[in-house]
Amino acid sequence: MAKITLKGLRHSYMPNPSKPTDYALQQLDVDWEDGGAYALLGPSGCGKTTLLNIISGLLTPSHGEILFDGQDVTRMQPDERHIAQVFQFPVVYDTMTVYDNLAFPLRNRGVAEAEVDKRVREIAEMIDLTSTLDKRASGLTADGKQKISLGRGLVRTDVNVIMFDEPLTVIDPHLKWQLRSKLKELHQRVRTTMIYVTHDQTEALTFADKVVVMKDGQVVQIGTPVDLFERPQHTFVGHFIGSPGMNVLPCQVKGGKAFYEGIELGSWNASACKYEEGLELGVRPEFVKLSDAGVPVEIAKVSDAGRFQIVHTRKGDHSIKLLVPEGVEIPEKHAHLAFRSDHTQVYRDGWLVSGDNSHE
Ligand SMILES: Nc1ncnc2c1ncn2[C@@H]1O[C@H](COP(=O)(O)OP(=O)(O)OP(=O)(O)O)[C@@H](O)[C@H]1O
Repeated sequence: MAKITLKGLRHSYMPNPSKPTDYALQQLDVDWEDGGAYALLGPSGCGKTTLLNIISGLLTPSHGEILFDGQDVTRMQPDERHIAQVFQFPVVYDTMTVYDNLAFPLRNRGVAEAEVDKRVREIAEMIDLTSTLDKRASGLTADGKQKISLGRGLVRTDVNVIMFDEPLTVIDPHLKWQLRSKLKELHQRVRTTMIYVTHDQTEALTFADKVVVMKDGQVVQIGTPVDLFERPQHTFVGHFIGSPGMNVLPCQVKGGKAFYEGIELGSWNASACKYEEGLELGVRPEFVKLSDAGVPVEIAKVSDAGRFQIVHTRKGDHSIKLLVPEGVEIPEKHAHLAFRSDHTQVYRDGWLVSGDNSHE
């Protein structure tokens, strides 16, 4: 296991990059703590695979360093880095038994047979493969084969980090949730540093203690699932995480107070805002409620989301969503909305306004 440090990391696939958008990765400074369970979350094209390939050594970054426990590994070959990787599609030897597949990474490194046997049986038990150990891998379903890939990733004890690249893509939807919780449980048992790459917020939030959210080659926030929900550092995080995502509305700040369409709205960070341009207010639908006074809106649509109703409202060109518990009556046409001030925040050019925000 190791702490992984990315220092001033940048990468461009172009020979002569000149502007920020020429970089697939822009200036990353990230510490991945030893033994942590991380998810790397972001939309397609944000740079997740590029970053993974740099950590594993398949790609050398244009700038910056990668350190494992303080040791510079930037120019080291992949096999010298002691990393296990699990990919989207199963990597198994069909003609071998499940047992031999799991044993392969250990035998390959000359581990003694007694130790191989102990470890293979341990891992097989953890991922429910014990009953299939003597079967040929070719006879297994896609799910079963992907479990072997997971097992092969987990079987070594000498790895610095295990990286999972969208590992549940081929898994049947009804089995996905089982494997998601299984992976979390496995992390708690083996405590190896794990990085789980996904564009699916549910997978990221179920698995990770800390989620690293990326957008356009940048890390926009690193935080616990609760941090991402309660204090999105960027409006992108507010949109991308949550269902439905955060409401974002244009606003003005005067005398430390936030106004939307001339209506004063309480906001916990408006007093820290020294700017007048590019301001927006963010508030999650969970923190908006129907009220006697506040922002006047028209009700556009109500959709059922189980224990909640999602109420879609409009004010002019703006849409504001709120969650209302099931059974609560929703007015037919018009309503007023109140925002919870401790969860209503001001953003400037997308970034949360606060005293210590380096993006201001
Ligand atoms: N080999 C390459 N040559 C040139 N550009 C590349 C190459 N690989 C990736 N890119 C570009 O780098 C950017 C980041 O791509 P990357 O594959 O790292 O993103 P991603 O988040 O992993 O996306 P996905 O979820 O679709 O795999 C994209 O703009 C992509 O087009």
